[in-house]
Amino acid sequence: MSRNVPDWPPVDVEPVPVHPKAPQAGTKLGPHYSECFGCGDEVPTGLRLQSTMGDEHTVHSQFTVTAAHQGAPGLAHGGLLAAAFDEALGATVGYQLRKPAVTGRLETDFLRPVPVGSTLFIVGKLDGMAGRKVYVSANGHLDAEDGPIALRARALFVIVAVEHFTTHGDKDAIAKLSASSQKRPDLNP
Ligand SMILES: CCCCCCCCCCCCCCCC(=O)SCCNC(=O)CCNC(=O)[C@H](O)C(C)(C)COP(=O)(O)OP(=O)(O)OC[C@H]1O[C@@H](n2cnc3c(N)ncnc32)[C@H](O)[C@@H]1OP(=O)(O)O
Repeated sequence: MSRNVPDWPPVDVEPVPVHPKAPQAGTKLGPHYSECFGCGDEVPTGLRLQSTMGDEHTVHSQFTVTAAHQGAPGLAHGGLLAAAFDEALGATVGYQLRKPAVTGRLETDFLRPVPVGSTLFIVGKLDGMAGRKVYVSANGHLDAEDGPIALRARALFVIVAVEHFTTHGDKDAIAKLSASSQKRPDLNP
């Protein structure tokens, strides 16, 4: 069966200006927030995505599916897989632009079932930018960097001001995060 995938990016874009202080290829990127469901190390049932800077506008992330992530018995829940891609794509945008951005739109193609115990190797890449809109996409390979593609995702992230988080989020937690991230140059604009 053929799958019709719409044009991507859907608008004319400029190349994304990667920040001169973006982490070098090979740099391991720790959690951006310890309580983040996607990458935090203080969320017992979280996804605990681990990301590393790649070459040529890419970020490589890994996500191991556990029993806490099931939909059908022994298989990953599709919504959780989409969450893993949201995180991987957000890291691809955030660490390379070093600007706060949020997901405006996320679309996912599920190509193969993903069993509990398997690891997805997700490669996110920047596809272009139009004003505040950043287009980014990723493939998720099953169990190896060159394994079969189990999922594909495309997303629009929108660059926002810090006030997006202070207005709508938990101000105290944000102040704490901001103080602790002073020790993490990769988390500062
Ligand atoms: C600082 C250093 C960092 C260091 C490194 C950190 C690493 C960090 C890793 C993070 C990893 C986390 C990854 C998880 C990321 C989340 O999950 S974020 C949480 C989920 N997302 C949200 O909660 C966003 C909720 N939505 C909103 O707040 C607002 O709708 C938005 C997205 C900010 C846009 O609102 P706005 O700012 O008022 O802008 P608006 O004019 O509506 O839209 C801007 C443009 O985008 C377009 N647009 C917006 N939404 C859409 C859409 N759905 N479809 C198509 N076009 C759209 C608009 O049409 C408009 O286009 P133009 O008119 O400019 O051509």
